[in-house]
Amino acid sequence: MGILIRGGRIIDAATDTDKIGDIYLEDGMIKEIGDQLTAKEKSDRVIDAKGCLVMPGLIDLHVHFRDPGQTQKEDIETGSRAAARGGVTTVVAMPNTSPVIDGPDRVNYVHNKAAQLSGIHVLQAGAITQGEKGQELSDIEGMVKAGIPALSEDGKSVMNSSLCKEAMEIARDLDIPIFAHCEDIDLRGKGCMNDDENAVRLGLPGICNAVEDVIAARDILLARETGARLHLCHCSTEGVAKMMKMVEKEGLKNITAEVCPHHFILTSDDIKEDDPNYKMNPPLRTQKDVDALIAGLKDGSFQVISTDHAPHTMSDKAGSIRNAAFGIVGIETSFALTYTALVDKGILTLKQLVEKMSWNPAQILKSERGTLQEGHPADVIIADVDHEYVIDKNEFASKGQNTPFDGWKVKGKILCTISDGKIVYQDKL
Ligand SMILES: NC(=O)N[C@@H](CC(=O)O)C(=O)O
Ligand SMILES: [Zn+2]
Ligand SMILES: [Zn+2]
Repeated sequence: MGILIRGGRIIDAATDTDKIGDIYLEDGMIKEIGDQLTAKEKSDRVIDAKGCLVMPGLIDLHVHFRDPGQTQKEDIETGSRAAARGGVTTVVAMPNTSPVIDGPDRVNYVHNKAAQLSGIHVLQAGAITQGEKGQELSDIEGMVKAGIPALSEDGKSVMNSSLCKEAMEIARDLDIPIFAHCEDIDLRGKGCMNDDENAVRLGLPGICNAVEDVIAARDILLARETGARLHLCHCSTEGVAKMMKMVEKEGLKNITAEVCPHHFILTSDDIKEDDPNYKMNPPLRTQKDVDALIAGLKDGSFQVISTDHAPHTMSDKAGSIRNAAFGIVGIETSFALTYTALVDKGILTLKQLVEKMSWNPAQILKSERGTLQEGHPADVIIADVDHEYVIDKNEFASKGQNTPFDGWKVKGKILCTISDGKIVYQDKL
């Protein structure tokens, strides 16, 4: 049985496509793309996509699914359902679980569980150091053999530059990218929001831009020296935007970077009161930073939009920003927020959105996905971008409801998500 998606506006970055057409999916693959295709079998499902966008499934390079150890916040099943609802068909799960994913057995645990419980592709990243303690390197080779797509110490930086360089050399030799969370932990100290007049207003300790910039600069220098593939996570500062421009100017193709919707949409001015739903790491910065991030997304010095989907329980997010957990959910709102803030406003084209949310992430993972081409896996989404709706955290499939975007009016509804040729999410169609 196949699926015929008829009459949608097909957007694909890899092939520079923006046209009305039909797509036929069979045996988990994209079989045919053309005009006026007909169903091949009586049992074929035919979806009328007239007036809708048809795009490759989104690839989110940065999520937290909290399994093992913190499944009260999220688990592989709920995280995957949330992903599918957000149009995401591939995720890279960060290893700051409990215990930390720092060896092949733990990588296998997640991949096996995902094979049973997830309709999408859950790729587990491996920690750089044992227990993310920053002391000794983990079994990187073993984890690469077990199929990790990337190494990351996310939640932290590897503060020891020598160890960090050693990891990059190994990563280079094994051809695995490093996804770097950039934060000088000593410089951050007790900081819990951006170091500016809003922190003063709320009486909270600040996190200055240099907390992120010094480690981003170090990691770029180390990647330049080692030739390792480096991908900077959740970039938030004007400084990093400038560094990525320099990286592009120098032609350092091994270095890429991502921005999350909250960092290109919100500033610390949006923190009207002491509300932990505005607390994340790195923090919401200033308009100057946001402008630089948006300019970098537009000119290509930031290649990827990811979410840093970081679900927490209500109690972890209760009380003051000072003591609450860092992080917000994002996987169910990233498409609509990005469409509304960047495409609808004419900053990015739809093709650029697909490039940053599907194709470029696929390149970083060296994956066949992220594109609509015959012979490629059938990861496809259908969206209605004229459909305006209000984000309601109570409708989330995620266990986490920690979002500052609850009640926001957005455009861009995911109507159907197909992963390996199977429908894994369906709104009304
Ligand atoms: N981003 C966050 O604020 N929190 C993340 C960790 C991280 O991505 O650094 C988490 O695990 O909750
Ligand atoms: Zn991080
Ligand atoms: Zn993260």
